[in-house]
Amino acid sequence: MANDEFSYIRQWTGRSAGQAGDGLVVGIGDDAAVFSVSSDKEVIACCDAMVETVHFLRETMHHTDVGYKSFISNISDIAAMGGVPRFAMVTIAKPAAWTPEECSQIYDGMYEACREYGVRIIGGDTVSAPDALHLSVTMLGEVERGMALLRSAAKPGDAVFVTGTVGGAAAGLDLLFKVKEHGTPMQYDPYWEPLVRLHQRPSAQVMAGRLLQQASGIGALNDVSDGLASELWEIAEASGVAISVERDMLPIAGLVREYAETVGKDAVDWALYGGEDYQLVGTVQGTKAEILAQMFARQGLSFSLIGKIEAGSPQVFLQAPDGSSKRLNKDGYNHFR
Ligand SMILES: Nc1ncnc2c1ncn2[C@@H]1O[C@H](COP(=O)(O)OP(=O)(O)O)[C@@H](O)[C@H]1O
Ligand SMILES: Cc1ncc(C[n+]2csc(CCOP(=O)(O)OP(=O)(O)O)c2C)c(N)n1
Ligand SMILES: [Mg+2]
Ligand SMILES: [Mg+2]
Ligand SMILES: [Mg+2]
Repeated sequence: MANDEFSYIRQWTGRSAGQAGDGLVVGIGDDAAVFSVSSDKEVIACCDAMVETVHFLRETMHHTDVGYKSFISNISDIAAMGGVPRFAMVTIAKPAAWTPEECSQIYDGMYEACREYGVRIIGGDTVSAPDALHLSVTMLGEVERGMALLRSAAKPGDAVFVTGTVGGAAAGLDLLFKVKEHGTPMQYDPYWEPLVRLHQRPSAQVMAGRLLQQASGIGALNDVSDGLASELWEIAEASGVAISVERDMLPIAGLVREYAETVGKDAVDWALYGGEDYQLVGTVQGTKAEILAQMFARQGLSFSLIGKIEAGSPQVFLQAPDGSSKRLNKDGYNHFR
């Protein structure tokens, strides 16, 4: 096969070609994709990139994981708006060090996410890169008109909740870095495998987002990409409120606490500042919080109430069981610090 971008596009995305339906009018193969949108819905658009050495190393992620996670981070942003993911566009910048076959494996991971979340790849761009591999994914989704869930809708009196558990992805990354330094990359005690999975194969909380979109009394919603502290700060700033969360209510998996103890690290730090958990954090009217918890339980979805919204200038506080309280900085993953 010829080594040009045209043959790469065919090789990597051939499985998307020729599909129609679902509102898709023109897919891969023309100057742009065309799709129709229904009049009772609005389009949600988001865009997240993954860059070799910043978001992954060859030693921390399989090629398929890179593709899969690039889709999860975007699907998670659609979920955080209460929407349903539909279409994706992918830009890949390939350096010489990555073979076309390796890039094809990245696409294997993307198509795996497509199957699981009902997404279709409808276009993108293929270019060369000088050194590191860059991926940029644009995700398009939909939500009922006027019903997207925003970061700016938290109100004093709301309870704060988070789905699933937090801190696990950072624990998995810590382990992967350790075995890279002191052993064979990706060869670790299988006991810790669930932590590595949380880092390499996170899930996006689309079901939870839809449940929240349809529930009553929901305030703000955000997803956890940079860490709980940073995401809570985003809600506090966008809504103009103060947030107080209880340290001992943070849902941290037992295995994460056990691993943190083993390596002398703080699991609460990973929950607050680690990131890449792709859970949803949001607020609900205090009087509706228990009903929401029961709705999640009935769907078999994990849900924790962790704090409350108060009137005041944007702040985030962490409450300890002894009643003491400390102000959290807007720390977490930051690309330029
Ligand atoms: N380079 C950019 N140009 C235009 N908009 C951007 C750019 N980078 C980020 N944004 C927008 O800024 C907002 C916050 O982005 P980001 O912090 O990456 O959110 P998230 O953590 O949910 O991915 C989003 O609305 C995003 O679309
Ligand atoms: C090799 C490596 N180093 C560090 C990290 C940790 N890390 C990289 S980006 C990131 C935050 C999420 O990525 P970002 O691009 O900020 O996504 P967004 O907030 O826009 O969704 C984290 C925790 C990693 N995954 N891999
Ligand atoms: Mg982003
Ligand atoms: Mg987000
Ligand atoms: Mg970020």
